Amino acid sequence: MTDQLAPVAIGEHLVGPNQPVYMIGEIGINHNGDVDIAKQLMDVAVTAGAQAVKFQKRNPEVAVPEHQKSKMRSTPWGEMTYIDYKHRVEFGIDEYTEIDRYAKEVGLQWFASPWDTDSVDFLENEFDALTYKVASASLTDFELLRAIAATGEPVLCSSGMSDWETLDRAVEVFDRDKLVLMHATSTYPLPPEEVNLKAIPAMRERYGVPVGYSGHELGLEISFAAAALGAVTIERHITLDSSMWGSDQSASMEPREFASLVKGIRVLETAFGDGQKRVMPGEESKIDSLRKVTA
Ligand SMILES: C=C(OP(=O)(O)O)C(=O)O
Repeated sequence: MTDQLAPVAIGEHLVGPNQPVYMIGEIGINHNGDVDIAKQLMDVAVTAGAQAVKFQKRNPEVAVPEHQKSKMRSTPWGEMTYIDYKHRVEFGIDEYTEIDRYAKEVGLQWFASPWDTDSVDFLENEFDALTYKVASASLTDFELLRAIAATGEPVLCSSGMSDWETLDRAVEVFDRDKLVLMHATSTYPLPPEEVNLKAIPAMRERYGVPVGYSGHELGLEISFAAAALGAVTIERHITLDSSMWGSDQSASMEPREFASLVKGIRVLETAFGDGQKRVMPGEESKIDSLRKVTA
């Protein structure tokens, strides 16, 4: 069943069984509103050998709850209201135009998780988005899910903070031929006892679509195990320096660690093989030297 699932095309990349794992560097809001930092993070993804980077797009006026807007916050740019801070770190048309240009220059895909329908319109109308990510937090926002589905683009849908019933209802909205689900647990940082990697094959069986993994743990081994369980895409947060200011920085991977992850995943892709039991070329001479009785 796993190997028979059709891959989903995201631009020139096929995401599915027997394809290279689609590695996503989640920049999210780790650019702190600075397009130069975003471009340095794109370089990190290219150097590591990832296929894509991801951002988060919001209209702060809609995305920030009314009662939070006037709360004061200390930021590297001084004391400001929460809504002013959200505007300060949000990229608009100029920054995304530069990101789009730079992505083409360095040969990297980019996309975003829109957190409101205005952001879907922005990404679709201004950039003809390659694909959309559904953040776990948005899984029950049916107006948003329907707007994303209506674009007709492929969808990477995350699944943290949800049970089967919640996920069943969200999956119904999308065309399964263009859907990749992503197992996720929305605990930051994610402790091993809450990872539940066996959900990857379980989701694949239940919905008959390729399943990937959006990880918030520290370290490499859980993402390696996700690939071994058939994750077709792996997304991890990246940062230039995990001590930088910002809510996601400390649970993000620094450049060398992300490069080690992608390198290790590429080794695993080769090592998975095809499952046919046969004598490998390197073993042939060993039959002669080690086996006393031959069949
Ligand atoms: C928060 C996001 O994703 P996830 O739920 O996979 O962590 C996101 O894509 O914006």
